Amino acid sequence: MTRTPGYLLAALRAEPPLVQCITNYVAMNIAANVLLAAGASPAMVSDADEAEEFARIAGALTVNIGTLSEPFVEGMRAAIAGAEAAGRPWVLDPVACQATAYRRRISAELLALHPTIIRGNASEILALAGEVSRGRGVDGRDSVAVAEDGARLLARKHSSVVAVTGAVDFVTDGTRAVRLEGGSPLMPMNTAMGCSLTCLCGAYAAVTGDPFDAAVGALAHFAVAGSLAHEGSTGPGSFAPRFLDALHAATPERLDAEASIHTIEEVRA
Ligand SMILES: Nc1ncnc2c1ncn2[C@@H]1O[C@H](COP(=O)(O)OP(=O)(O)OP(=O)(O)O)[C@@H](O)[C@H]1O
Ligand SMILES: Cc1ncsc1CCO
Ligand SMILES: [Mg+2]
Repeated sequence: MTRTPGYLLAALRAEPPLVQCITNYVAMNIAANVLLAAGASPAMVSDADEAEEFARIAGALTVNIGTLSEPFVEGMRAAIAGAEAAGRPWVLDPVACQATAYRRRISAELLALHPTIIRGNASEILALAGEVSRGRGVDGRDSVAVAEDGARLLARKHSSVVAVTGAVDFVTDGTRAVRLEGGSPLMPMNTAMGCSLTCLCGAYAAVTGDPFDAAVGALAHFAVAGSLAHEGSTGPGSFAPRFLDALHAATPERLDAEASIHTIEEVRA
């Protein structure tokens, strides 16, 4: 890591990045609140008539296939073209990419456009890597450990950073890799937490040229805030507002002191 999560959070708060989020209907409101609480500026702009133009002025773009339909796909293609033209990072969230032929086709198309970061649960990352996935719908049903080699493969093949989330998270760019601990078992009981994290990966990617550090920074912010919010929560309902407060309360110092990040390898043959 060249830049710590705390360093990146300070940069993000000093100049809140504008993040264009093409996300699903379930996540739109939740993810916008997550970005605002963390310190970024979200804009849910997806129509093909304006998505390319908007991507040129945004600091980063995030693309999520959760509630897929042709208008969304056309907006994604336009926005990715705009981000590429402007040299901006973009993040792919392959929600339930294993579930149907339509999702398999569109996720393959988007993958071939070389996302800067891919963030998904273990079942989605296994499916993208062409390995056996136990995933059915949007929830992960495989352990992150099983998806680590697939993540490395994907990262190398597409020159992307791959972030696999679950009880313990894993991030790799094909050579570097870390695991992150923290968070809360109440997180997967709140819908769109992963989708919101994908948007936060975009926010962190907008403030650094190193997408590996960006993904680790966003995941560390979620892990520290999730652990903090867990204290005093009585279930998924009380966890949700505590989590927003904790994202906001996390300081750069606290992030660097409390994030549990373990380097696995710097270089792997
Ligand atoms: N059992 C757990 N314990 C601690 N943290 C968890 C656990 N499961 C998930 N998380 C955290 O929840 C966040 C979302 O990850 P998750 O893998 O659930 O995303 P997802 O399946 O894509 O979610 P969604 O598609 O519903 O938005 C991550 O920060 C992850 O670390
Ligand atoms: C529940 C759900 N269905 C489609 S997208 C989504 C949000 C979590 O991925
Ligand atoms: Mg998801």
